[in-house]
Amino acid sequence: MGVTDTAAPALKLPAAPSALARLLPFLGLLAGALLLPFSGNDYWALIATRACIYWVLVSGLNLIVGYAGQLAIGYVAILALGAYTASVLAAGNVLPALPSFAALGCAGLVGAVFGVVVGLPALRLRTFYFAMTTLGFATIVTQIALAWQDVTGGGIGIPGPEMPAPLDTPWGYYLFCLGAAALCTWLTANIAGSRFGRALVAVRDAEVAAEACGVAKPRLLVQVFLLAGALAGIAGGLFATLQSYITPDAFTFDLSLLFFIAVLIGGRGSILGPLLGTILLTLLPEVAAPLAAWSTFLYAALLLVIVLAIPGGIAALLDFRSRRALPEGRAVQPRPEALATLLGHHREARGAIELRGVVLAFGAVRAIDGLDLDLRPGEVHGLIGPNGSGKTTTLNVISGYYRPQQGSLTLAGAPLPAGRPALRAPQGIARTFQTPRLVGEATVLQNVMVGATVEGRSTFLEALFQLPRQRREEREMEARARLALAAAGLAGLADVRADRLQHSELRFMEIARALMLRPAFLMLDEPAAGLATEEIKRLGALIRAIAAQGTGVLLVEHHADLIFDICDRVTVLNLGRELAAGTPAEIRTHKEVVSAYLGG
Ligand SMILES: Nc1ncnc2c1ncn2[C@@H]1O[C@H](COP(=O)(O)OP(=O)(O)OP(=O)(O)O)[C@@H](O)[C@H]1O
Repeated sequence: MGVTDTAAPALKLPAAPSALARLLPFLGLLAGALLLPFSGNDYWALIATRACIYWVLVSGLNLIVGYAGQLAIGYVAILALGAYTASVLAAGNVLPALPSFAALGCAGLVGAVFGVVVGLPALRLRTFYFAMTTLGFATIVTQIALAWQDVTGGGIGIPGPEMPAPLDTPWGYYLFCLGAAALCTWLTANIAGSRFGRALVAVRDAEVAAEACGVAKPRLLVQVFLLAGALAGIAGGLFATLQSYITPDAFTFDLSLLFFIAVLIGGRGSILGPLLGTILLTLLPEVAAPLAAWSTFLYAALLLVIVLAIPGGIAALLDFRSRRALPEGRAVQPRPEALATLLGHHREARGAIELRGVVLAFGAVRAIDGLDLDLRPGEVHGLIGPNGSGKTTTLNVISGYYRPQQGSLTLAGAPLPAGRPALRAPQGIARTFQTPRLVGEATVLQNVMVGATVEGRSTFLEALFQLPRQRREEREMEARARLALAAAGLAGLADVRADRLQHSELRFMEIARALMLRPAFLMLDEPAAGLATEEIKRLGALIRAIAAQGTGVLLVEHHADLIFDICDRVTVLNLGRELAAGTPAEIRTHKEVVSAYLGG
């Protein structure tokens, strides 16, 4: 692609690790796991099978805790539900007995349903309260198992499903569970590496930015809860077979803690880290057998050490690339010529965005007080005014965060829904933020790819199984993100973690993310804040080039020079009202503007 050639990275940074390099640790672990049966020690078969089963659960929980940042600490409840479902159905004491595999499948289904039931409060409740509801659910499940004696055997328990030959030997069953664990690793890594995984971490670390990119949080979380619940239910069925006999006291709070801490010590947003964490925590009580009674204490101590010494967990410890120094004194060099390819097929602006008589008050403060504003395709419209004059509030009204109390907001004559920010991206309206909103632990490329979330057509299931449409979309999105980064002058930093960028680079990264939408309208909230003079000039040229492609730009800024240099029209606000509107030349000489805002 011609543009990519001209946009060759100015920086010589190490390339992203190849797919094989990323796979190697997993292949190493798998090879080690396949060699275990040669030890001939059945005791190790038991421990290793347990680690595999725990990972089947933790792999799904990892998407909820490590990726989506939801504190689900009571996941032992779904393990118990899966274990009882599989055991009861295989025993045939309620319905005719099912074969063990069918019972396992049913455990997965029940797990999926209850995964959503347990997860739903996360859509409304904040972290701590959600954690408490999952814990409450865990208590309810064990109490029901105790009380419902006819079905569950109460305190006496019930036999777990028996596996047919050759899975009825310790090593046979181990290899089966290892296969399940490997499959779960692949499936959850597929989700983590897809637009769904990127959206999850965006919801976790930059929820407002995720909304602005059109991420529909409820739908996304429900899909992940379904998957994690299904995996936990299946883990429960496998666990029941391993235990041979299950009673409610097999599902302790310690076990729930183990799952949760495995993700935390593994590190957020990683698959390998939590996998190692699960192996470590399964082995810990075995190698320190005399301390078995202290297991909760050991987990807590380990967690403390990790949180204090390596907050990023095992994943951060293994992230050698991010410890290499980045070149000093690097400059952002936008390449507007890349925009023709990037925005060439952009969402056609069907007309202007129009605000008429918009009023929005916070209590007694009228942040916007009867504002009229027109944003036209292909124009740069500057919005200036003293601090607190209502600029950001206006931008937030247009981007759907606030619902005006009076007035109308339309795009090409059709009303734009208020209070629904996730619906702006599908309309081709993108934005940046006064304080850059980003996922620090993700790479710059991944952050930028979040911007095209609404364009993804492949479904969660297609992502789960890496079907061809999903793979093709990923390739296209990555190519487009690299082009957006080239346009914004960050091509060389694509594979660097975003939290390693300088402030000015983050501002350009946000613009690249917004460009991924190929927006009809782009709203920039103080993009020049914190930039050096030279960078402001390059930013100005970039904004003009974006408008030249037909995108309408709303520029909220304090840098009057930038506004007067690049805007087609300028609106000046004061106390939420329009003080003046016109061309830069008219505004520059407007008496009231000069005395109230520009000075001199
Ligand atoms: N969420 C809110 N709750 C209460 N008051 C708010 C809220 N957001 C803004 N305001 C008030 O509304 C007024 C306009 O604020 P706004 O942030 O839109 O101004 P601004 O022109 O963007 O200022 P600045 O240049 O400092 O960013 C201010 O008085 C502010 O204190």
